[in-house]
Amino acid sequence: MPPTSATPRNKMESRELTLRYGSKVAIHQVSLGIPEHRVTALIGPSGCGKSTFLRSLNRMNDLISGASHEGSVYLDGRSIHDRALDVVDLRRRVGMVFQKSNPFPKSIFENVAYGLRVGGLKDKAKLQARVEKSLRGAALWDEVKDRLDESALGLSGGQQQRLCIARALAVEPEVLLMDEPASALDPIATAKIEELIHELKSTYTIAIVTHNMQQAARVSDQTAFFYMGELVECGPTEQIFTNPREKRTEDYVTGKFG
Ligand SMILES: Nc1ncnc2c1ncn2[C@@H]1O[C@H](COP(=O)(O)OP(=O)(O)OP(=O)(O)O)[C@@H](O)[C@H]1O
Repeated sequence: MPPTSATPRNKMESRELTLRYGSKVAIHQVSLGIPEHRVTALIGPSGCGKSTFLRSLNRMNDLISGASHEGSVYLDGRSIHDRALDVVDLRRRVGMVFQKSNPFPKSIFENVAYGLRVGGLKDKAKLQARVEKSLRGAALWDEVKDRLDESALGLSGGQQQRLCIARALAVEPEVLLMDEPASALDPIATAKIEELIHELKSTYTIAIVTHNMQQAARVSDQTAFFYMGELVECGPTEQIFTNPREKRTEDYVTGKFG
């Protein structure tokens, strides 16, 4: 992995991206680069468009009726709205982890194997190897290796969230989008997720929505502050928290509103 000080290329980038739900503008002309092998935190008050922006990066908003966009999003320099692009493959390359862990009512093994089976992988040994690799990648293997056939619903909240991360990793994505992945977890489980995010960035590119200012400061390399659908400011996390350019950013990160 390159040293953190070197400027990496943008793995993803939005240019003047506007997204509407019906006639309501949710994000307006957002241009933002997501650097490779870095963690980008998206912060801002409720309703400012953070999740909408995140979902735009793998076209999850396409699934919401009435949603429409203008502007562009690029993955490795190629438009994700290109007609020739396969959306299923886009979502494999740009995976997502949600606020509420959502394991299937199946065994731990089958939760992780699910995407691989859907993708056509049948070989048992290969499936086992990929499931183990994914669970190790999500820092869950040691806790579940002796109970892979038990229901995923018997895991704790923090374990379920790491299982969902393992499920996302199983299909070998390049980018991981995380929408408040730790907001429902206790401080110990949250710390594990934060540690994991730190480890994952050497392999993946990560964008995370968080309401927790300390969490953004701890886990991210760059922070983007959204306000009322606009990207107010984006910069190195330390600068955004200690020396923001914009008054609105300063007011938000110092807790004056939000
Ligand atoms: N499916 C939807 N249909 C219509 N409007 C929506 C939909 N999802 C979000 N919105 C609206 O778009 C705007 C941006 O919402 P979004 O969820 O992206 O904000 P957010 O910053 O992630 O908020 P929060 O921090 O509360 O999750 C809000 O005004 C919201 O009400």
